[in-house]
Amino acid sequence: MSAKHPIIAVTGSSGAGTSTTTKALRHIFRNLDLSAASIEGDSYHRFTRPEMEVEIRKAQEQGKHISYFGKEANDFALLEETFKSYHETGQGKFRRYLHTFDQAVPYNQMPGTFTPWQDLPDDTDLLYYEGLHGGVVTDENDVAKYVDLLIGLVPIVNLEWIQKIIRDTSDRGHSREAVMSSIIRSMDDYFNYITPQFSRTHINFQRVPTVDTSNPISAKDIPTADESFVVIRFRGMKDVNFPFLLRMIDGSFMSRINTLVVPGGKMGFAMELIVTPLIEKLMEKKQLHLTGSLPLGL
Ligand SMILES: Nc1ncnc2c1ncn2[C@@H]1O[C@H](COP(=O)(O)OP(=O)(O)O)[C@@H](O)[C@H]1O
Ligand SMILES: O=C(COP(=O)(O)O)[C@H](O)[C@H](O)COP(=O)(O)O
Repeated sequence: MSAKHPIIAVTGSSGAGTSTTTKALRHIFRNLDLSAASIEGDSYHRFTRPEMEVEIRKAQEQGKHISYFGKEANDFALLEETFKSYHETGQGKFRRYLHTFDQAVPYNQMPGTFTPWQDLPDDTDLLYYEGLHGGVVTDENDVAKYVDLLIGLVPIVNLEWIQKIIRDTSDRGHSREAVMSSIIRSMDDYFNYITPQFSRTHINFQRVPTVDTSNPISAKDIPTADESFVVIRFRGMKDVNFPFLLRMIDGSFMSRINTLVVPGGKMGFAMELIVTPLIEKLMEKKQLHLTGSLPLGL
């Protein structure tokens, strides 16, 4: 937890909506005039797409599973080292994993490959992570301990599978069968590495559809924001202004003392109302750490 170089992480399974959420968070950073260094969790994969296909076949021949969710396919030590480096110095390295032709062509590369490692920009206000493992903890590594604000993106699983299947088939060129076997192959790692994170998050945003998603494999489209509610769970946060949030967000209500429910169409607005003051507090702590005083007006 760094006052001097804060780290914000949005973590969620494949198809959960972390990339989509990043647009909302980047909007907040712009509104607060903050420069954010960004890293993507997929860039800590150990293998390119073709290499991973070989690893999957090798594992199957040995009666084992490998998935994009687990430690066999992700360098958690390097991810922890990156968080530690930024936490201590505000510096680090990043690269990108290119999922689509639109992402790959500007680098003159093929989808499923990595860009070269580069230095993060200098003098940034914070590090922003979006991906699968922003709060991962294993016997060997603890990424979560460096994160100042850990946000979970956790749609109910039928919705998450619908989002992944439709995105992976329409944007990434995968067959429906390939996505289904990827989901099945990932189940062990899903429970060992992905879901435990959501008990460590400060806030979880859980989109719950109000339309039928009983057979995700047959879904033809993704339930829209207005066909859902969002369950927002707060953990270990004392000064959440629930009366203010309930006044500001039409149709919102409390389902538990730490849980706000908002209409799906208000998810972006709710995120902005909730996360903006938390980021401002992180920046105040950073300012105090750097200068020993707060700017006028605070
Ligand atoms: N709140 C939402 N409402 C509707 N569709 C969403 C929402 N969040 C994500 N999606 C859709 O779900 C799919 C996966 O989202 P994405 O952000 O790519 O997930 P991730 O980056 O976590 O794998 C995309 O097609 C995206 O448009
Ligand atoms: O698990 C994920 C994470 O990505 P996301 O969170 O964006 O779903 C992807 O399946 C892998 O990165 C492989 O990607 P690809 O199938 O493009 O090789």
